[in-house]
Amino acid sequence: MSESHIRARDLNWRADASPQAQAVAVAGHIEAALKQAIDERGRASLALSGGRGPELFLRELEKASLDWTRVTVTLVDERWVPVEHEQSNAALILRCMPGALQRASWVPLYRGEGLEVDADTAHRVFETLLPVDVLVLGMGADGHTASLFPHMPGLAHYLSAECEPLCVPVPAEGERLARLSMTARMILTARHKLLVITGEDKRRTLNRALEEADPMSMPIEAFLSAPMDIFYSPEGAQDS
Ligand SMILES: O=C1O[C@H](COP(=O)(O)O)[C@@H](O)[C@H](O)[C@H]1O
Repeated sequence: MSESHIRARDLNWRADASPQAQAVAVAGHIEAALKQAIDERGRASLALSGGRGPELFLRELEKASLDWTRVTVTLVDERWVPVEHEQSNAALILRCMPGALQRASWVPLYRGEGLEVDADTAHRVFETLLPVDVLVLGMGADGHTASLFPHMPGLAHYLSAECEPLCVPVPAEGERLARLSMTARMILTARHKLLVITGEDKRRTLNRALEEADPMSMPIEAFLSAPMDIFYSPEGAQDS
């Protein structure tokens, strides 16, 4: 890992030998931050990413001894598909944390009202959650995070602090489904930001993002600033 870059940006880096150890550490970190928010403000909010990465730590988080009735759970991004679809991020969260979500206030992003309408609805809900207490990012091998993809139309605006919408529609492209994504104004203001990555490939991607410092080609770079805790395990969860 590019330690000088990590230090220069004041990022907290934690490496765990196995995906299971990483999952326990991530869930523990989220649990502590949510408890702190409940103690301080009576309520807590949690925004989760989807994809292949989160499954193990979500299953650990499900076991947390938290008052979930005081927690609002939502998504950093979503594929614009109903929950029955195999690529739905909501489906992953509901499958891995059924008990917690029965008690928590669950805010899905997909509502089936149209891509733009659903983005606008999510924007209005996000306004009530700003700043979110705990926000967990993942990262694709191409350096995308949330559903902010390299060089996609509108990216520079979505990454800027001046972008008014907190959630934007991302039209389908090629094989990629249409999506909904948080923008930088929502992501960067989170009280606790986590990035969870597994596998050597993703470590190399992160290194490149830190070294090249070009958020248009690697959007994750826009979010690599303190406060951020990065959890890394060299063995990919999907390979275990
Ligand atoms: O498409 C997505 O990709 C990223 C990374 O996912 P992974 O499968 O490579 O772990 C994820 O953070 C995002 O929420 C998801 O919609």
